[in-house]
Amino acid sequence: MILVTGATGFLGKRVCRQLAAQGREFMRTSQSLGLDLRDAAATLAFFETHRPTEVINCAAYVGGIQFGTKHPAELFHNNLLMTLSLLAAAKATGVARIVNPISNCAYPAAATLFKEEEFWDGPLHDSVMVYGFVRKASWVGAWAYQQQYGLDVINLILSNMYGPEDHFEEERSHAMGALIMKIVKAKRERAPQVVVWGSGRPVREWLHVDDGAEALIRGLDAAATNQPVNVGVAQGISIIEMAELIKRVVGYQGELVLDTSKPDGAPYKTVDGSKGAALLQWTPARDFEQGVRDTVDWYIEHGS
Ligand SMILES: NC(=O)C1=CN([C@@H]2O[C@H](COP(=O)(O)OP(=O)(O)OC[C@H]3O[C@@H](n4cnc5c(N)ncnc54)[C@H](OP(=O)(O)O)[C@@H]3O)[C@@H](O)[C@H]2O)C=CC1
Ligand SMILES: C[C@H]1O[C@H](OP(=O)(O)OP(=O)(O)OC[C@H]2O[C@@H](n3cnc4c(=O)[nH]c(N)nc43)[C@H](O)[C@@H]2O)[C@@H](O)[C@@H](O)C1=O
Repeated sequence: MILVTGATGFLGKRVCRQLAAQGREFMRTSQSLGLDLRDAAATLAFFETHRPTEVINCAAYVGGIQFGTKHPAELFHNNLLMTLSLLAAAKATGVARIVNPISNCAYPAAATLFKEEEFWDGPLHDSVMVYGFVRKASWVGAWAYQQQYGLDVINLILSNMYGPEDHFEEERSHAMGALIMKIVKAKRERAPQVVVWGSGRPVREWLHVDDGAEALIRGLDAAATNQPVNVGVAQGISIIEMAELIKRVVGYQGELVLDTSKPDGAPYKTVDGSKGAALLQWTPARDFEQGVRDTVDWYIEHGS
């Protein structure tokens, strides 16, 4: 039986939808569903009771750039505890595979096109030092459990994701969700301006959440590897170009104004996904502009 942790989150919900559509049996858990993964004893008891054979680990304490700045100690504490509990419970109950997503912010700040062999080649960007570190630590933990106990964990490094059921909030959201929310509201309220944080120059690669979910599900059956593997297509867009695209899709006539008092974060984040594409036999199925349209439509219907 597959267990999806973090099943109520953005990625977890879409993984569950795809598993259901494929007719695969799975269980869901999350903090609000009753299992706090920071609690090692509760996590072990859950695994002993339900005996999952595979885990897709979508649980995390995470948010966009401002969330990371406001909650660094909680990011450190909560995510490390979750990783420790999960690995220990999986080892104790003989889980056959864990699929573990790692955020692209685990890559060095100075890198532009992220390649697996450069994963350790420099310091993380200050804005994501804590979250990038705890995700890196989840790979180190997986490696340690693999070395000592033979635990099979596949670690997939995903680009920034977007899509239906994302978070569309000022503080918590990543840039795409936040800007869709702001621009849709500005159009509705006939506001003359929308504030875009930072210089607008940072480049991000955007992965549709359903393409990311598909990659994770493929990770259940892929050949084992104890090295982190990228998922992406090496195509980025600047934040201001992305905001202009959202503006066009929404049909907003006002002005985009940069607030340079807000942080830019890492200047460039795109990934060389060639290893992941080969390992998972995966290519993204969703066109970026269509994906943005679908996300805007979802937000207008459900989120606002
Ligand atoms: N979103 C993105 O752009 C990207 C995400 N990723 C990775 O994907 C993973 C999921 O991210 P995302 O879906 O965006 O995150 P969300 O914040 O949307 O979801 C987090 C999930 O984790 C659960 N959770 C949080 N704390 C605990 C806890 N103490 N015990 C049990 N469950 C807990 C939440 O449960 P509840 O709702 O019940 O509180 C929720 O289901 C993360 O590892 C992230 O780094 C990687 C690249 C990009
Ligand atoms: C995937 C990874 O992603 C995160 O890192 P990030 O990519 O830097 O985060 P972001 O999406 O929040 O911002 C991207 C860029 O966009 C700009 N920007 C403009 N206007 C808004 C805006 O309104 N909101 C936000 N959040 N950003 C904005 C913002 O100033 C920055 O230049 C990690 O926190 C980490 O949590 C993580 O997992």
